[in-house]
Amino acid sequence: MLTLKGDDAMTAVTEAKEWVRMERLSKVYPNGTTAVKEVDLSIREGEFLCFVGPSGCGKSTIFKMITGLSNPTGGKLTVMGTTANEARKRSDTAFVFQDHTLLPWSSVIDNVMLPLALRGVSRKERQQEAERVLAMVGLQDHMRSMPRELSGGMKMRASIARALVAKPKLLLMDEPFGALDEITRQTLQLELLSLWRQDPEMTILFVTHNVFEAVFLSTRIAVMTPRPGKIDDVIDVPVPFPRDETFRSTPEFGRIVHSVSMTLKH
Ligand SMILES: Nc1ncnc2c1ncn2[C@@H]1O[C@H](COP(=O)(O)OP(=O)(O)OP(=O)(O)O)[C@@H](O)[C@H]1O
Repeated sequence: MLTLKGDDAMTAVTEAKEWVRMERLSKVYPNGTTAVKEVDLSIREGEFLCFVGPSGCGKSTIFKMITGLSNPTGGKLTVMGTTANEARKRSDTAFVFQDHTLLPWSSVIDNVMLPLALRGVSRKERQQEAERVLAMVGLQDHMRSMPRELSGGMKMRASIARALVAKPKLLLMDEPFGALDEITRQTLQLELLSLWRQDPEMTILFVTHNVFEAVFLSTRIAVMTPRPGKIDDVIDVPVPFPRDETFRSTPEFGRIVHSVSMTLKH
């Protein structure tokens, strides 16, 4: 299996399958706002691609189109070789928002089982799968807790578990760690990289305003311009995985942060 996630990361890049293809993709909302204008981007299997850009540049709109929650008004979008709607119906895509969106009246495990219940999976299988992903995110001792009993970081772990339970190939995360304190955020970054590396096929698209976070996590960074949203540049982060805390203090990290920041400013 080819992977972008090992030490030979960059040699494999050109051979991986194309998971998302945007060709002159555009979105004009009914009120006339052009949120996304003629974006061209190809995203490959196993990538960790971050979108950075100023507020209102269309990052969430691109995510909504990839998950089939909003239709493009121009151009072409292919997700897993089919339409965005079809990919969502096949459970190929899953979404994690900044707000954890857990149901407050359901326990952690019931929240995590919900996507499988909606698909008619048997109670026994739902339980097994939910226990599996809750263990992956370190919440095995909190399965019966209610969301209000969890810290912010634990709620986000539960949200990630709920997204992973249907084994999506493409995980979209819209500022998932934006509301967390810096230490929790850095811990979850490491945990997310570890989850991503466990599944060679899994591709993560991640929106953040934080350039340091983007550089730490990504294989590539798409830098967007202010409205109407376009991709200004796509910057490689050619640093092999696994990455650990020491990466944040290397000259290479500083060089890439500088390059992304300069692209954002010009
Ligand atoms: N449903 C809508 N109807 C009309 N305009 C919209 C709608 N949703 C978003 N917009 C506008 O489209 C533009 C892009 O919005 P979007 O939420 O995609 O940006 P963003 O980059 O994700 O912003 P942020 O970083 O602040 O979350 C903004 O100008 C926004 O006001």
